[in-house]
Amino acid sequence: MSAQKFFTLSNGNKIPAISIIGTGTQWYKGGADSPFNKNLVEQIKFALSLPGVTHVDAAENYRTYPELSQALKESTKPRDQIWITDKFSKVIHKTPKDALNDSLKQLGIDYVDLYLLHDPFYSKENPGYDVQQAWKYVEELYKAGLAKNIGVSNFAVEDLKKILEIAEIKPVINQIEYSAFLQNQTPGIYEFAKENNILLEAYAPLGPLSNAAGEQSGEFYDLLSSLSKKYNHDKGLILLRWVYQTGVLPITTSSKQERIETATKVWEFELTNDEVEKLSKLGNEHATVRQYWKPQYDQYN
Ligand SMILES: NC(=O)C1=CN([C@@H]2O[C@H](COP(=O)(O)OP(=O)(O)OC[C@H]3O[C@@H](n4cnc5c(N)ncnc54)[C@H](OP(=O)(O)O)[C@@H]3O)[C@@H](O)[C@H]2O)C=CC1
Repeated sequence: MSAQKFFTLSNGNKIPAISIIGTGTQWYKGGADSPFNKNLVEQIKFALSLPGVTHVDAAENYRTYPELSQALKESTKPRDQIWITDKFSKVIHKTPKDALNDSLKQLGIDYVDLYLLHDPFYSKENPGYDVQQAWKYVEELYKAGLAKNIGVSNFAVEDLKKILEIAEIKPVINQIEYSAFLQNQTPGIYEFAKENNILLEAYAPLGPLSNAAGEQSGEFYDLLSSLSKKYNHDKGLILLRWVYQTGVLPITTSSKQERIETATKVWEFELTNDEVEKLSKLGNEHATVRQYWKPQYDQYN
């Protein structure tokens, strides 16, 4: 295996440069009484059994803490070899403090590596305070050592500006939907994040291979197939590598062990700059594929 790679965050901390196991999307459970999912436990355990620091993406509203907690208990991987991201959703708890304390208890850990505001939609009506106050709450969790790094998710440029105006501790990450077919979840977010040294994380990086992409033909797919042949890796891995080489941290997941393992091979090859640029250009020319937060952001398609 080629050496695992890390991104350096604006605070100097290092984050494993791919998350191979997201615990939302296909694992998402509608409610607290949804049945326990043994397959998810096995998938997380498998991810934890692979060499290197395993980067797990979790969130309060996925309702998958029971499975993550079980996998963490059964794994022999030391805590410092696991990166755990968690997110505050305001759906279950009223404040980040209540939410994170409950997450830590449920997961049987005493800190998370990264804590994110899951979205920027805060108002006096719901949950009773604005996004700047939400950030102040998250800063307190950082100061208390319960979250080693803090950031946001699904934030647009205007939302980030509000936070930067009042931040004592800057957000190190913005986790957004990002793929070759959606290079700006909201206008200008890619450039703004780069300019402000906020690392972008990409969820749904395999958008071009999902059903939402429709018929998978044309110049982009021809190039993807030829790169898959050239590097002898599957198309999904080429897309994850493209995300990484555009300076963004991919978050993927799979119900299949071989795909979880394949994702760790993203360090075994390197696309040329020309190939990255061509994928970006042809991807941009393709119709937008947006899979999440559609009511809020479809207006930007
Ligand atoms: N902050 C936020 O608002 C959000 C965060 N997330 C986070 O990101 C994580 C990953 O998101 P997700 O959209 O699932 O990520 P991906 O884009 O990586 O999609 C994963 C899906 O793609 C399928 N897949 C994998 N490889 C291939 C391939 N080569 N060809 C075709 N299909 C393939 C998998 O199916 P199979 O199981 O068959 O392998 C799986 O269903 C979530 O679990 C969650 O943790 C996600 C959405 C929103």
